Amino acid sequence: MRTALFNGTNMEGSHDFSTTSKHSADGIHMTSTELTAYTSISFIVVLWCLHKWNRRHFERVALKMTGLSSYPFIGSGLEFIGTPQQVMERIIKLFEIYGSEPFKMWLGTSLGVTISKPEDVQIILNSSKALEKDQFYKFFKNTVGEGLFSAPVHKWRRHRRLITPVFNANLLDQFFPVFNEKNRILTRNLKKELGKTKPFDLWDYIADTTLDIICQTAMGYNLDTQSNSESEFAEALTKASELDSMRIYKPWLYPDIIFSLYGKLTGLHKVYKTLHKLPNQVIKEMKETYAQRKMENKINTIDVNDDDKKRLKVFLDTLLDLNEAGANFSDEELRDEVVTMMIGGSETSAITVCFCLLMLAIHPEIQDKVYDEIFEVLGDGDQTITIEDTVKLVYLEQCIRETLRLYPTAPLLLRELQDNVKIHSDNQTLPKGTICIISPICTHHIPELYPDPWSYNPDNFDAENVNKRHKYSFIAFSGGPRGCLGYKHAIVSMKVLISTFLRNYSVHTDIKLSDIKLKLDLLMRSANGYPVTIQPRDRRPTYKKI
Ligand code: HEM
Repeated sequence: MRTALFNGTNMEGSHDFSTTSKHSADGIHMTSTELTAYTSISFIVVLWCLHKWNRRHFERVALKMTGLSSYPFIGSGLEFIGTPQQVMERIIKLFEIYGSEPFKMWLGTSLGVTISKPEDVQIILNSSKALEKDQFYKFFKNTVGEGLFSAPVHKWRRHRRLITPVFNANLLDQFFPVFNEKNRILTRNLKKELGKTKPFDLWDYIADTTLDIICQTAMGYNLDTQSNSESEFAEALTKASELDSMRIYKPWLYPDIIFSLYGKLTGLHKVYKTLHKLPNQVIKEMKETYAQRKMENKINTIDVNDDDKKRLKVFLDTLLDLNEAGANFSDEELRDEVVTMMIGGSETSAITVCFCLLMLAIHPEIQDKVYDEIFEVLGDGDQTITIEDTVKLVYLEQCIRETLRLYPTAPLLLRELQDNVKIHSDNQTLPKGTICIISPICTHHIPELYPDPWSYNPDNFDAENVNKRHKYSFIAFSGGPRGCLGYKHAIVSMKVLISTFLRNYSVHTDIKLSDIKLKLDLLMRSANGYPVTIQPRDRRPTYKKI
């Protein structure tokens, strides 16, 4: 617009017209630059007001709550800058400062509220309005796709309903030959650590064992990383977890498009391709075998005596059965569910087993008690362990649960509210869109629930103490409809592993409980490994030792 109301301004032709022209309305005169600036400011103010108006429900709740300070766009993000160890220390510190009452933090522009008291945890984990997981879970999508763990609610509902019955007692029972076989290999491999005074890291042995177990029980594939550490799949699994967790600490990689570009530029995107190669191949082969068996009319025979097919009915077989019954899983969905089982089941169990053995090494008197129970149930022979035996290992289970209390592998669970939800604390109503930050590590360290919460005391889980506490005082496996599907599988397989280990070796360490430092990547683990030495057992109860 080239208006010529110039009110005393020098009108040299050399001037850039857009910055010098003057506009007049009702006697107010301004340059185009001024007009653009005022329009932009007004636009920003209107947007800000709209933003504030839309978020008034959040602001109202936030005003009443203590919590972290925040900055535009990044929210309380500055609080969580640091190494994985520093971030974990910060999280624990925050819960020490604010306690178990809900407190606020801003996750970008979203309101996050911590939920730690068992009464509140129960409400959130069981609310049909709190089933959606937060955006953060999209970091796992390159690895596990839309398997149960990260699936959006509409997909999760259908898959969870179909898959839940798969995890029944029969399935677990027929996995025992796998558990026993892989633990036999573990026992054999550990022999090379005997007689050494220099500690080794338990992780180097346990992680391969749990991965082989889960690979065989989920896909029927014998990965055998216990004997062959060069497995392309195992390597890709580790790298994919590292890549996914790296994203947490690099906010510029949050947008999928940037992460995908970064992956392509650095060649790292190939990791996911390599990771999916084996499951894709196994699914293809199993589908062909399945079709063949169907033609021969052998479907639904879980007959391990069937001479030509002496194989277990594994998780993937059951998914194929479901497909036959009309579930209609695509190949990609089958792969996502299988990889979810492997990721969800292997590292979580490995971390817990390592921590548990380390706790028993730090507390020899508790280790003796566990061993005596194992001796009582299994005697001094070499017979394999049955599902009935594991039921009798009550004190060992207390030790595992106490380990998971002290060191829950998933220290934070995030749920985005799909509608307003009223919680117990202060009778507050959390508005739709709030991110509930449920913290097993905080709940598990509330002194009113667990006296002396940072010490290791398996008696916390004897029947009497368990009955005294709220059911949601222990949430290492989460809870409610989206709780861990594999927790029975996990407890039983960990019992077999630890009891086989302790039948053969006693475990020792020089480190103290206070030496353990934690770090957070996708899971919470020890920052300085699990250093122990081992000695052979002489296979008699410790109380009979002279
Ligand atoms: C010590 C071992 C384990 C621990 C501590 C553990 C813990 C958890 C937790 C806390 C969740 C909820 C995560 C969230 O809401 O963000 C979860 C979900 C899940 N876990 Fe586990 N888990 C373990 C072992 C296993 C095993 C062995 C399997 C399978 C064989 C498994 C399969 C799953 C699946 C499928 C989900 C997603 C459930 C859903 O959203 O419907 N987990 N687990």
